[in-house]
Amino acid sequence: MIKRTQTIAGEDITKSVADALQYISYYHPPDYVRSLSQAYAREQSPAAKNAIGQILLNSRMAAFGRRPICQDTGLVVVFAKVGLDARIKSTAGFADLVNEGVRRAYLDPDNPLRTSIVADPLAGRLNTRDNTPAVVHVELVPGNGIEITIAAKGGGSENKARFTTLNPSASVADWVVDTVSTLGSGWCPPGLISVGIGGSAEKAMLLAKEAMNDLINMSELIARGPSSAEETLRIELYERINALGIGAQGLGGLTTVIDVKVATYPTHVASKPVALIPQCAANRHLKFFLDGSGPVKLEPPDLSEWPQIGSEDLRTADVHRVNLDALTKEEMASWRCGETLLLSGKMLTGRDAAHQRMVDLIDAGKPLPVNLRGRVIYYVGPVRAVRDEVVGPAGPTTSSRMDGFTEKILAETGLYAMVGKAERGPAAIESIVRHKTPYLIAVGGAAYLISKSVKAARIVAFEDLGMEAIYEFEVQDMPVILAVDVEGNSIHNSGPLEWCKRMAADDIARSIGV
Ligand SMILES: O=C(O)C[C@H](O)C(=O)O
Repeated sequence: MIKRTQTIAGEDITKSVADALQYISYYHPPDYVRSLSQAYAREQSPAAKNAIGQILLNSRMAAFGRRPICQDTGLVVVFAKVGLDARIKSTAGFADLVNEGVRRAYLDPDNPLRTSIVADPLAGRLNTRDNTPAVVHVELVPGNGIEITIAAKGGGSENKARFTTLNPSASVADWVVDTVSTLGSGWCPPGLISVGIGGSAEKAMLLAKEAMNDLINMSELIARGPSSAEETLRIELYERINALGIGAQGLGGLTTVIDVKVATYPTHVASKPVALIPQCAANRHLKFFLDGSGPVKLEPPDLSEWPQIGSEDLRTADVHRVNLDALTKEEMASWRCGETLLLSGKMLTGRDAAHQRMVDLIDAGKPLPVNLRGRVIYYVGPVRAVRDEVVGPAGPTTSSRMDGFTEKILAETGLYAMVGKAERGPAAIESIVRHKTPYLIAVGGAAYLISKSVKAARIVAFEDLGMEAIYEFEVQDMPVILAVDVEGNSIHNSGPLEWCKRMAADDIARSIGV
């Protein structure tokens, strides 16, 4: 006889959440790997192909090493559909059960994840040190089990979420394409764009957030053809966004999105709310079901699905080796936009909080705790090291967040160069030219791979900032691309422009099914 009411132990929810978060920290979903492998195979832009190759190699290393795909191990978001006949046996509330799972996962001694949540977004911004709280959405549905979709959403892609209310007659497709063209590449393409249309302001956002966890199936959709207005819009957006030529990491190329998701809901006669949320290369999510028989049991994916890309496949001709310990202004002035460099020697790290403190000290006329003169700074907040690691995954963070500090840092400290991710704004580029201080990029989404070029690491200032402290890294052959040269030429302007033109001019687009 089917039992109508089912009891689910609170501990099963907590353990399942903890296990799922560990699992998605190192296993990309196979549908994402498959789709990215197809993008790698068809990419014709050498720089974009290399970036996608690094993301795929990183993904395989993370899966085998059971270490995070990205240093940004995310904000936990949960969509729970709780059956009306499910009884949760616990004295704690549902969000508390989830948060205990988050705490366990992020503090797991075998695979500690970076804690990135600050308690007070307005003032203080103190790290909660266990990545709690999660953002939890609960819906009551018929049934006696609990379906949980859990995601660990990267901050860089979340920062590019956008919302509008269109006039009912306005084109959603035009707004989405125009908006994506202004987002830059801090959201770490190639990834997904998820669009929620209808409901109210908050409903549209939730639609977009939930839909991005759906299976990636754009090639199948194109092959079979659309059967609804939503599917027609998905294909149109996929084609038009890729035709922008933004490409992997904004370097210019054929694939900016591997899929576009669209979800709709009835809305007010006067309204057309539209939400857009990008998903980065660290596409981490999992759905599971609890039926009262215990916590979820997670089997590793079939790792033969991961392509056999090795570092030898990613070697670029004409690389320029750079000794950071003997860097000169003359040498940096000879670097050209788009060129690949292999960095060896010592560099400093620093991101948002460290920059704020340095600028506060400068403004107060006080000395900095570390001398930046002649040094290179890498914008990164690494994962804590375990076992024989020197540092945990350590990919670049979005550089434009440092733009507001750049002029003062360059003018006051004598810093020589910056390494980060994605484009710089016009004011930062002016400072780069003024101070002859080039800007380099590493691949966002290749954090574990990048960490292997770090041979030594030690904290040299602001230890209390945790992962935001200033470290000194000693790197060997760390691959970067010169993104803004001392004349102000930017790969993020020239690359997409070139590939947009090429795609418009010839049949490349058709050859990739766009
Ligand atoms: O916080 C980070 O390490 C990276 C962030 O997700 C970003 O993409 O800028």
